[in-house]
Amino acid sequence: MITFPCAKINLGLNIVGQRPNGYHDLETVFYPVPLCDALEIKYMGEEFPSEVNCDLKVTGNVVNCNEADNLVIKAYNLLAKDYKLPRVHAHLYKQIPSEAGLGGGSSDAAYMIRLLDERFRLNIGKAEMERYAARLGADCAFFISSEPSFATGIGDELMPADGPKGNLDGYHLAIVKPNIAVSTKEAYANISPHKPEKCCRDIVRQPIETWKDELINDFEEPIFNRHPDLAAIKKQLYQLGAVYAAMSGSGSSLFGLFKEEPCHLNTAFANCFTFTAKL
Ligand SMILES: C[C@](O)(CO)[C@H](O)COP(=O)(O)OP(=O)(O)OC[C@H]1O[C@@H](n2ccc(N)nc2=O)[C@H](O)[C@@H]1O
Ligand SMILES: Nc1ncnc2c1ncn2[C@@H]1O[C@H](COP(=O)(O)OP(=O)(O)OP(=O)(O)O)[C@@H](O)[C@H]1O
Repeated sequence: MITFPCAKINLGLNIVGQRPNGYHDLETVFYPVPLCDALEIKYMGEEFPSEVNCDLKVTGNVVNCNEADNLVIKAYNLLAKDYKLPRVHAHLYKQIPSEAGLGGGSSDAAYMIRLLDERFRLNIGKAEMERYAARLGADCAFFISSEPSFATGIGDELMPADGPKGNLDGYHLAIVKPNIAVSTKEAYANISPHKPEKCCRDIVRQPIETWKDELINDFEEPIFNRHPDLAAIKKQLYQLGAVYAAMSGSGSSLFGLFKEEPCHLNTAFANCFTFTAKL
């Protein structure tokens, strides 16, 4: 059985507080985008000599961690504590860039939970799957439904976000990921939490033309100070005609929303990964 874990972008991201355990409370609108990995599981025969009950082959982009640390394996092992799961081979075809603020690893984890639930008829239920996912990463719960969502808490408390769906239909999305890695942990360490004047959930209900002046990603200022090239890419997206452009999550990818399909992205952003799609 195969599934296609998608990426996300953040439409606004405000860090509003910090918890005693160091994690941050945030407000953001998660929006799913059709840039996907592929994840497949197959039965591992009884005769197959394996020390583990789930092994993993990764193709496509390199994922810079051991098999055991891959979130796909962590998702299997988490469910295996509570459910009797058959032994499986997993195959991940990696397309979503890592350390990009696109939630690629988080999505793989959540889609593995969904895949195991469906394939082996575990009947876990959406709310419980979200709880399992949140134990693997703050972003993971969103990918159980992958519906536009307003998120609070550490990113794991989700409500449907009705605004952007209608607003963005028919717009063209461009994602640009330069060869700059930003660690999520470090990005959070450079933030002073504060409440925004206006909540991003309300701003995304307004016409998209107003987003440029009102919708903020709190990570941009500190990260742009350290990586001016990222600020330059955002500026260039506006020069190419974006109605709204921003960094996604803690970076390093930038995205732009366009009324018309943007041309010559590969030339404009040579040496960067680029992706475009009509929403
Ligand atoms: C930046 C975002 O992409 C915005 O959507 C997410 O908040 C990142 O979520 P994530 O990658 O799932 O994060 P995790 O893998 O759970 O945490 C990585 C590190 O980021 C920091 N972290 C993460 C989420 C959060 N709400 N507060 C934090 O302070 C912690 O130092 C943590 O050790
Ligand atoms: N399946 C996976 N795909 C990608 N990275 C994974 C995976 N499993 C574990 N990781 C580890 O997680 C790290 C972060 O990966 P991910 O792609 O989720 O980062 P991100 O773009 O910063 O996402 P986020 O928006 O959640 O912060 C990687 O550098 C890698 O070591």
